[in-house]
Amino acid sequence: MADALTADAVTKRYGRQAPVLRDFSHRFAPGTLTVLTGPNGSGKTTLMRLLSVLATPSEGTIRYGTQVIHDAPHRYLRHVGIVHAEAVLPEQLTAVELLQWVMRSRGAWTDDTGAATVCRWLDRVALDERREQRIATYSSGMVKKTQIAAAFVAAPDVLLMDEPLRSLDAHARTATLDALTTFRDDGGLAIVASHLTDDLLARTDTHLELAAPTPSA
Ligand SMILES: Nc1ncnc2c1ncn2[C@@H]1O[C@H](COP(=O)(O)OP(=O)(O)OP(=O)(O)O)[C@@H](O)[C@H]1O
Repeated sequence: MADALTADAVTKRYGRQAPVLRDFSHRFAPGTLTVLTGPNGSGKTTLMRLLSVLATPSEGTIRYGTQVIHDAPHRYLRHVGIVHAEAVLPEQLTAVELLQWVMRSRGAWTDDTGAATVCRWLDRVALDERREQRIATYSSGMVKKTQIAAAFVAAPDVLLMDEPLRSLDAHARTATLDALTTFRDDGGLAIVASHLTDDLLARTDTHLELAAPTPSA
């Protein structure tokens, strides 16, 4: 069961520019799927990067349970599966090798069940025979499938996904939404930045819409 993620008065500014995110507070509860929307430039990716500890708040804190995530990122990230908006996958590996590495690095690998777990997640997103080829040869949809399977494979408590449905075919899209629903129903905490579509809305507990950027904001 996940802990809550709590953003408290978070502001993020780049350089001397007006803040991208200003005084943002929200409690993301375990067992919920939150969808983050907003117009281009409203700060969705910025917020996902803050929640992923890829960026640091200019002001305010984000806690996982009682722990400030930026104080002990390694402890927090053990609980988290992430799909970045832009893929940053090691292209010399195959999808199978990448998922094996994720499981080993997270201490989730066992010789009895590890290979079957990797296989199950790649089956689930329908990455078929290409799973044994190098990621460098994949299409954008195949890369996205690999990212999604890698986010789920080590049984995280928290899922952070920035535009996970972009480039997916209909089958993989439904499979991803089904997996997210099951994850949420099992007590996981999921946050998805995405344009809102009917199939996603049907599974969403909380819809957070960030405001359009304004010249003064
Ligand atoms: N590293 C950076 N340095 C300076 N400005 C940045 C940086 N990253 C983001 N920004 C600015 O922050 C604002 C919010 O960007 P962000 O990518 O978070 O928005 P978004 O809601 O995800 O947009 P989109 O829907 O277009 O993906 C934009 O004005 C962007 O130019």
